[in-house]
Amino acid sequence: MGSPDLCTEEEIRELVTRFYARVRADADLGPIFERHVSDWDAHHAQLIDFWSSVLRGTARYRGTPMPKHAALDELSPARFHRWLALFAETTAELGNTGLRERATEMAQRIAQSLWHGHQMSRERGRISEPLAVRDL
Ligand code: HEM
Repeated sequence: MGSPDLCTEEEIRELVTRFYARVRADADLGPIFERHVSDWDAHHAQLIDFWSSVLRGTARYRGTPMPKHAALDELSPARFHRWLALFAETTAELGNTGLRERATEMAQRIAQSLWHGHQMSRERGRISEPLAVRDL
């Protein structure tokens, strides 16, 4: 469960702003987001609500990430690892250890679940490759 004591809304905003700056500048992930996101302000606001819900338990996020990611042709374990690496770089620089640990754990869990769902929605539900995050 998220807790308001873990971090502030300002830290969530900083996390999302810094992370998306990294993602958009990334040679591999950047073009994927540019192709699919047309309204960056709306996406940014949604991601702030998402991480505020996950980390602070505010329950503001009302979206459905699973079908959105299942619809993306470009996903792969390598790309999830890249996403998680950029996320880890970002949380490391915020200087809040509790936030970093909880955010890392939740991001890994959600990445595994999104990748699982992505594969289930394709290849007639055959799981071809699990996402290993232990060695990140
Ligand atoms: C390779 C990894 C990933 C890629 C390339 C990716 C890409 C994207 C793209 C293109 C969208 C916009 C989709 C749309 O609006 O149609 C999106 C939305 C989103 N992503 Fe990811 N994503 C990745 C991993 C993750 C992970 C690991 C998380 C969470 C820990 C996450 C959380 C979200 C959320 C919350 C949204 C907003 C969904 C909504 O409510 O509309 N993504 N992602």
